[in-house]
Amino acid sequence: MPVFRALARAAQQTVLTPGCGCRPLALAVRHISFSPRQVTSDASFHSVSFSETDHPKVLITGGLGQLGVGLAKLLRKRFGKNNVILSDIRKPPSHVFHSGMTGPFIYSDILDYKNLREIVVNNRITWLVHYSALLSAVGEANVSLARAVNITGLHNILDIAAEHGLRLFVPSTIGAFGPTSPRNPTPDLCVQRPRTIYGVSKVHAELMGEYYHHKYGLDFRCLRYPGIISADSQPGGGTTDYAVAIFHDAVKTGKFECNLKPDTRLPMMYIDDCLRATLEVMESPAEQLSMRTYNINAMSFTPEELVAEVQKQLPDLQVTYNIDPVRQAIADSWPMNFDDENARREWGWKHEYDLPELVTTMLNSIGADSRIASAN
Ligand SMILES: NC(=O)C1=CN([C@@H]2O[C@H](COP(=O)(O)OP(=O)(O)OC[C@H]3O[C@@H](n4cnc5c(N)ncnc54)[C@H](O)[C@@H]3O)[C@@H](O)[C@H]2O)C=CC1
Ligand SMILES: CC(=O)[C@H](N)C(=O)O
Repeated sequence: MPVFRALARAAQQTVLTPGCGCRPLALAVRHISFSPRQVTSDASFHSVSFSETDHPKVLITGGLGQLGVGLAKLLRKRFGKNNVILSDIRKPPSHVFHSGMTGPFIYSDILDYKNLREIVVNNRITWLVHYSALLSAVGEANVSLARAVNITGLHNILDIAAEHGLRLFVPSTIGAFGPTSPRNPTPDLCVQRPRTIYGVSKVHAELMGEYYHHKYGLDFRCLRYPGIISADSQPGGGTTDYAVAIFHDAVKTGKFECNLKPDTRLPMMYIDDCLRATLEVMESPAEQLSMRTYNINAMSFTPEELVAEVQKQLPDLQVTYNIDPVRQAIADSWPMNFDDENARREWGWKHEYDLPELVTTMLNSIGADSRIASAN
């Protein structure tokens, strides 16, 4: 076990002996000063520097959610299929598991530090893309699990990345802002007082990543994603999920019940833009990045604007509104428009999909899938 974690654990056990449970002493452990840098030099023979390999060796955590499989596909095209390992705690569908077709999949629970370290060491990982999380709506329904996965899990990831000299990507979100943030547009630097456990955990991730960068030299990179829209992967329980569901329901049933009010404006992005932005920021030379956390944006629309665009192609689509108060309250506290001029200026971010291209692409893709399904 790396020196500083071992010391921390030992110190924690000493002050938290059963029956004692004294909070103030437990807090004192956090003031012992350890530096991941001290163990990085010791552990660095486990890790591989870029000069040793042509390509990074990438581990994606939480890879079976809405975004991970698509990212693995993109990175495998770029770096080779065996250089990108997808991981999760869920059982992978067969097309993901059969590595002959795609690439390696392994079990990894980010709450298990030892398991993470073993994977990083045994596979000589150099880049870590940390996708595991509980999203906004699911997080509000299970705060203690969200706190464990999104905050405790992140601590494991930060320590692993610092100790093994990894380049670390952690996505943040429009949900890292709150009702006191400027909402139209929301700049990179402003008040961040989110009211969800998801948002609080993401602000924590931004700050901890930047702190590890400044204190220990961790190569931490973070993008605040808008709501992401994809055809062949389902969202994991967020506030922006309606903007995915509408396409499936429109194609399959011709009816859609929306859980946000018709005039709720939120920033959104098509998945291909999101994954390309992630690769681009990971490949950007460090000297191009004046910050470690950037907003990225593509479009911004309301449910009624999205419905109108879909109805241009499916005029018979019937839409009703049945507002979910939890999701509506969250959406009302989030940015309406995202200001991403720093990303555009510094590392050349440029989105490709606006609302009309998004709608055409989604309907074509879901329509083609359901035509194939009904033919089989
Ligand atoms: N999809 C979106 O619209 C947006 C996503 N993001 C961020 O991007 C990342 C990926 O998002 P999605 O793929 O949409 O999330 P998702 O909810 O679809 O997938 C998250 C994955 O994390 C896994 N997971 C949960 N607990 C775990 C644990 N203990 N160990 C390992 N894995 C665990 C789940 O099994 C799941 O497959 C998340 O960090 C999310 O906050 C940010 C903004 C927008
Ligand atoms: C925008 C996000 O982070 C996510 N899609 C959610 O709605 O929780």
